[in-house]
Parts: sequence; C-alpha cells; structure tokens
Amino acid sequence: MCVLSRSLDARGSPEVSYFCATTSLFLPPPSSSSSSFSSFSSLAVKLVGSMALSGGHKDRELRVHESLDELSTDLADYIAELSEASVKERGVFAIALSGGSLIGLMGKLCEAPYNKTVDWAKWYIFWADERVVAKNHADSNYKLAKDRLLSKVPIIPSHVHSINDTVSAEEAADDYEFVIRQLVKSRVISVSDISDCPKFDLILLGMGPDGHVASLFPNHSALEEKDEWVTFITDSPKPPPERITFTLPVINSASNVAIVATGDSKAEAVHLAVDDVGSDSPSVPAGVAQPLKGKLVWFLDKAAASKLEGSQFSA
Ligand SMILES: O=C1O[C@H](COP(=O)(O)O)[C@@H](O)[C@H](O)[C@H]1O
Repeated sequence: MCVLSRSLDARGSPEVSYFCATTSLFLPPPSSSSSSFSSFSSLAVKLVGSMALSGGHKDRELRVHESLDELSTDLADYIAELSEASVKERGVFAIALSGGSLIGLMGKLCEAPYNKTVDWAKWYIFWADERVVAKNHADSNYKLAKDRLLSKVPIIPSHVHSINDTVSAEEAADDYEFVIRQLVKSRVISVSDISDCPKFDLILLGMGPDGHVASLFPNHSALEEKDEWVTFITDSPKPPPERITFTLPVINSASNVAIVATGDSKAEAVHLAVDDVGSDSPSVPAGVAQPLKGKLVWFLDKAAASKLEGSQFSA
C-alpha cells in the first residue's frame, strides 16, 4: 500500500510526500505525468490530507482501493477501530447509517473476526437519511440495514433508532430530532463543543452519481438548513420523493464522517467534491460534507477515483 501525504510546510505551502509501505522506502514525488503514477495505480492507495482552510480546519483522507473486496475489509476495519475507541472513551458507539450500496459494502462486519470482536451491545444506530415509507417497504433504508447487517449481529433492539413510519415526512423529521435530543441529554450521543449539534461518533454516507449525500441533493433548499438537526423533503429527485435527512450542521459536527463511493458513475461527482475545481463553493453536496473538528475519510474504488486530478487512480 502507498500513502500520499499532503501537508503544509513551515511557510504554509502545500508539501507532498510519498511513502511506499511495501518497500518501506520514501519515494520522491512523481512528476505530473500520469505515467509516473503507473506503478502506484495497481496498488491500494491512500491519500492523506490535513490542511488549514481559510478560517477553518480540514482533516481529510482518501483511500482508493484495488477491489470492492479490499474496500469492504478496510471499511470494516475502520468501523471496528472507531467503535473500539469510542467504547473505550465514552462507553458507547453512536453510529449513523445511510442506505444504498454502502450497506452491502459493510457486510464483512457480520463475519469473523468482527462479528465476535466488536462490542455490539454498545452500539446505538441511527440513520443519516431515511425514505418515508413503511419499515417493511423495499425502499426503506432501515429494512436494508436490518436485512443485511443488524439482524446478523447481536445489537440490542432498543438501541436501533429508526424513524416513525406512520406519520408525514415533516412529523417524522421532528420526531427523529426529538429522539436524538433525548439521547444527547443522556449523553448516549455526545454534544459538539462548537455548535449545539449532536456529535455522532461516526456518520457513514454513501454518495449518488449527482453528488448527493444523505438526502441532501444538489441545489435543494435542504442544503441551506442551519437551524434544524433533521429536516424533510417531499420532492427528492431520486425516488421515493419523501425523505428525512440529517442537515449539514449535524454531519459536520460529527467526530468522524466516511463517504463511500464506488463505480464509474460516481467518478465525476468524486472529482467535483474532492478536487479544488476552482470555484469558491463546491458544486456537489458531498463537497461540503467536512466535519469542522472531526475527520473525513473517503472510501473509493479505482473507478470512482478515476477522474481525480492527476488521474493517477485511473482504472
Ligand atoms: O437514495 C439514497 O442514495 C444514496 C446513494 O446510494 P447508492 O446506492 O448510489 O450508494 C444513499 O447514500 C442514501 O442514503 C440513499 O437514501
């Protein structure tokens, strides 16, 4: 595995270094020609970035994987490590899931060694977004997670906080925020020290080809919501139309956020979200998901990373 690090030098200029763990050698940075990266492109590549932004903080890591199998193993390791650290520090692990392809990629958590080593009884499960449908509906993010993950590990049923599926989208969002507020009061969920928002130990996000994360879609007013923790939409461009979603302030108050994106169809959105595309504001919602005091990790396969600047990750 190779690690590409970006940091700031003493004068504040970006500095890039490359470390190839398989040979334990530090290598000089490749030249800008993409062929210089060819020896890297067949390996799992991690790009670690930690840089100061104007008035802000940015702690971001990109992990680009050779295969979905490798990505799934790395994702399971990452979640298991955060769970262990959080249980050690706080006694619980408050994790928010999304729907979509992410859930299948978490499947290794149900297998050895994770099924035995993870302290499942300490997990509290939430959803960063949910479709407002019955819990047994094929579109339900809860159903997807229950069928593929939660029913296969010893999670305590009362720790699983799904939405109220018997009310309108607006009421479901209000109810869900109320539940989260109670659990912040009892410190099952931490509170952010920079906002009044909940501080989830981990928020796991998928990303659509349009760059949406949770149910925050491009150019949608829900992206601007600053006061609510959970909001609702009734006009999702991707069916079903009615959804509830964590707002950006909640996502960006988490201790850890991971965005998982695979396949060619996501490559353009990954590029727009991750690369500095020369505009003042990122053009896709995934580009504004960045915890203010926490850490963001992108889990990508080579296809999803293929349009990143430098195209060193071309599939
Ligand atoms: O509708 C949704 O889509 C996104 C992305 O799904 P994917 O199948 O393209 O990975 C998902 O993260 C979100 O939770 C879900 O509601």
